[in-house]
Amino acid sequence: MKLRGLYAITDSQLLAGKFLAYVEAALDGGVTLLQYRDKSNDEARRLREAQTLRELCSRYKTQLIINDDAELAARLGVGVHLGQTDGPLPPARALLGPKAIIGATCHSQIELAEQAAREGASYVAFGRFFNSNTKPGAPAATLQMLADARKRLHLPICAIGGVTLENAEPLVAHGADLLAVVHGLFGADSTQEVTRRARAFSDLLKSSV
Ligand SMILES: Cc1ncc(COP(=O)(O)OP(=O)(O)O)c(N)n1
Ligand SMILES: Cc1nc(C(=O)O)sc1CCOP(=O)(O)O
Ligand SMILES: [Mg+2]
Repeated sequence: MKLRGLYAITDSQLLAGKFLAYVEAALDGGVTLLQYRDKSNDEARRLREAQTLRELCSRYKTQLIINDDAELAARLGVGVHLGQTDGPLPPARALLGPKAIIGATCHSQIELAEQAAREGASYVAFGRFFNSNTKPGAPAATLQMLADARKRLHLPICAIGGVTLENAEPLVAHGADLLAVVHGLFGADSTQEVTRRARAFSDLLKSSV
């Protein structure tokens, strides 16, 4: 499967009261990967919401990824995204099997991405490229680093951090396959606008293959 397109990431605070309506609106516009990102410790709610998202994703033929939690991903039979402090990749690969999508945060360090590739990552994520309201403290990455990574790596590259329709084009031009977006997608005022944005992000990646 080719990992290229919009990578929508949920945010439980931003989506409070409109979670499923906004996620479905995004899926309607076209989403390659949907990440369930909930930083709370409410395990029961996390399981319930992730199960609901799995049903929704299967209707739209979108792959669901769970942030941080390989055990929950294994329970649901979906993929996982692991940061540098979320546990090592090889046991997650062993747990989820060879076909599961596993992503790795690499900040702005190509060496971390090369290690993740050796350990069986399905894609690597670099960022943050722009100021992010969702994660203000994330270390910064540059377009030059992205271009260098594109030359050295042979697996899909995801760009994250403050990505919007206004600033996304250079990321694609410098080698991003996946655009991971929270606020630039779900910060919209209506479901119609979420769908429009999702379609526009997807078109951006289609037109520059
Ligand atoms: C696609 C994608 N890229 C990076 C991250 C960040 O992961 P991490 O560094 O573990 O930070 P948290 O998201 O867990 O706060 C991500 N989630 N998704
Ligand atoms: C979850 C996350 N990780 C980042 C990183 O740089 O690793 S930036 C980020 C937040 C992305 O949200 P928004 O699109 O609203 O900026
Ligand atoms: Mg994490």
